[in-house]
Amino acid sequence: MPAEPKKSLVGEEYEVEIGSVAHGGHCIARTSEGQVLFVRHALPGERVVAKVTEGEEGARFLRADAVRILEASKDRIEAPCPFAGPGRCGGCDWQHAKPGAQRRLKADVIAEQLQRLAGLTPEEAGWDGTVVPAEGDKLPAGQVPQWRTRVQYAVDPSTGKAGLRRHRSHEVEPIDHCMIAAEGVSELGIEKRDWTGMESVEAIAATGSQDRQVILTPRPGARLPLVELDKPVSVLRVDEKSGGVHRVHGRPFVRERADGRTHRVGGGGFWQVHPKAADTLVTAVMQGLLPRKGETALDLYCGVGLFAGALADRLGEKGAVLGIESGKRAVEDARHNLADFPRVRIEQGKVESVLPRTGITEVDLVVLDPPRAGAGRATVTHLTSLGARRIAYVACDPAALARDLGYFREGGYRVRTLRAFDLFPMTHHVECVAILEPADKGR
Ligand SMILES: C[S@@+](CC[C@H](N)C(=O)[O-])C[C@H]1O[C@@H](n2cnc3c(N)ncnc32)[C@H](O)[C@@H]1O
Repeated sequence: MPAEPKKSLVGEEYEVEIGSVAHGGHCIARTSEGQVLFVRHALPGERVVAKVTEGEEGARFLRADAVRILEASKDRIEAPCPFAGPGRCGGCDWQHAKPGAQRRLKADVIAEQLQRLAGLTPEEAGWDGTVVPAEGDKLPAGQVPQWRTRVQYAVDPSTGKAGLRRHRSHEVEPIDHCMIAAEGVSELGIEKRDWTGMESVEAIAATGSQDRQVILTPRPGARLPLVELDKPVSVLRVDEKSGGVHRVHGRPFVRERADGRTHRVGGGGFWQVHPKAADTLVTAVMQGLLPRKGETALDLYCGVGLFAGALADRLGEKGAVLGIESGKRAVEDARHNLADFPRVRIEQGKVESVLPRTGITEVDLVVLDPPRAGAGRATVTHLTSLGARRIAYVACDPAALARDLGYFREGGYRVRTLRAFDLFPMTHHVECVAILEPADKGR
């Protein structure tokens, strides 16, 4: 007998007490029957009516939106963005929280992940328990930092208008302005144009140069539009078959300034989105590693060479840096960006396969800045065998970081300091920098 399909609970409403914050931009609550709800648009301590958006009877958990606030937290404000709220734009998770409260929520998530996945208290991680705003971002409640220098707009196929995706949906929320977009992005006027035939339009406003770029992803068979924006831009397009990014007109890259250097970033390659992020992270990494002249270093997941360049600069002409990066275009850019450092080498490929092949058995310093999935056990174990005196782990996901810190501990390393930065205001994302050293070394 085929199993009876479970009854969907989408649309059901439950009056619930909101518990603690959970990783991912929601809070935990329980129905009177004990079913776990992940509730968006709520804050810890509130009493709300939560309407189910995903899940069925007997599911391990349900997803829901707080649609009526019965008892509000003192941290609640009216969302400054007119497009935020249940069922609306999915870009920001904490529009309804005061800025200081947003950072405390992120700190609670980091603390919970460290405890659960690495068995570390904030004190044991050398962390003061705070999430620090980027320079200039400490604004009064209701004011929003315009920090997003890269915005991926989705195009509504029925109107050709660019908007933003709703939470966990392909539907497009039409907007006339994104409040967190950097001025250089807003000035392009993407929301005013007709993008018929496009799947998405990414707008990039570089930091420290006037370079502006749009990257178009056309729907199958669609012709590219003539791109006439309010400011000059270069235009790239994503090939629908190969996923490769090709130049349509203008420069195939943007120039980003950080750590006193200019970095070429081509073809939609990775660059930190907040304009202060690259400098903030380089400073935190260098303060943690304290590079000495003549040392050797690895920069893993090196992108276009941000940390490799910063290290090479500080290690001097007798020092040496090896960067490893999987993206072909990013490797070309890193080699170009670091051409003035003869003792920097960049290898293309996945860290997990390239690092063992290098034959390196010893290194003084390591920076690793992996994607959201983290580095994983095999890479961490390999790293702990190289005897580095310090390792800097730059992490955009506190869960992957905490898991990997556990692997580092198994390999004989301990966390010396941890710092957390709010480089994604209004969203649940947060960036951490952990500095590790051999466990047998005193603090
Ligand atoms: C978070 S970004 C960091 C880039 C650089 N450190 C920066 O700050 O600009 C992660 C980078 O790792 C690359 N990447 C992803 N998986 C990888 C892997 N398995 N091996 C090597 N590089 C990888 C991505 O292409 C991306 O450039």
